[in-house]
Amino acid sequence: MKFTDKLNHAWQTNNSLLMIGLDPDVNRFPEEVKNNKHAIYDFCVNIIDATAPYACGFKPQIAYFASESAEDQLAGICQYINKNYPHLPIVLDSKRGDIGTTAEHYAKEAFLRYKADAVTVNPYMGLDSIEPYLAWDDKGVIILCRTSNLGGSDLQFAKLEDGTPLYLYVARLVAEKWNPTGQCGLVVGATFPEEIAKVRQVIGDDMPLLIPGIGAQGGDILNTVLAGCNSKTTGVLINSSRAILYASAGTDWREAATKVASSTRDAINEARHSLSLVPALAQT
Ligand SMILES: O=C(O)c1cc(=O)[nH]c(=O)n1[C@@H]1O[C@H](COP(=O)(O)O)[C@@H](O)[C@H]1O
Repeated sequence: MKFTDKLNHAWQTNNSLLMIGLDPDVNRFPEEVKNNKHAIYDFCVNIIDATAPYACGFKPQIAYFASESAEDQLAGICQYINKNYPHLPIVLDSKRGDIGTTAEHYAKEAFLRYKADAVTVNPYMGLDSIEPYLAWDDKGVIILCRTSNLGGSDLQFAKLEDGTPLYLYVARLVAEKWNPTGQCGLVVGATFPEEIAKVRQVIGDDMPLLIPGIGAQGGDILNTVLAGCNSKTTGVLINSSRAILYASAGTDWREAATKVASSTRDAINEARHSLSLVPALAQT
């Protein structure tokens, strides 16, 4: 199934635009799993079960697994999601970017080894570094555009000769030239809502936006939804990782994760509701 079809289905089925980020930091695990042989796997599958009803997908960040030599646990987690929640897409967050021959292997890593539905990539090396991912024409390729961190401005706000900031140039390039499969998306940070709105304006209705930066990074949910959603009040995967994963370090960690995921999903939906009222208000 194509990534965008699976995503559309997930948005509808769970009535959710919330993506759960899997950034398993062993030092922050609750006591009861910390010393397990497969602690990362155990922690993540519990979080997945606790949050799946409120999610539109899962986004494992590969560095958390690689730094602990836990790639096999990541493969197991992806298998677990695909088996138990086949309607929820997996976005492998690896932010790769390299020459084509190497990128072919990064694409195989994401789509064959981990069986992800989409992957995050860095556009800095240009189209031929992205093409190996596009060759997997059902898979999502989500390209960094205006990232959530402050330092993202160092390059992404640099202006081209005609005054266009680099991040908007990237958005236009992806929308107009780099998306032959129709499966591309862009990463924009919830910490920069004005820029999210400009990106949405440039790319139109169809392209999904992965938006990290609510929760631990303090991005505002209402502003994010108003800026990023399309005319169907969908079009975004709003990611939250730490605020959900580490909602409690006590024995109630699963329930706490459920509670934060559910209330975040609801807050996003409340904001969507206010967005859907805008055209109605405009007509009166
Ligand atoms: O691509 C991402 O997911 C990403 C892009 C970005 O601009 N900012 C950003 O924080 N992220 C990821 O989002 C996760 C952090 O989410 P929080 O813990 O909710 O802040 C990490 O996995 C980051 O790598």
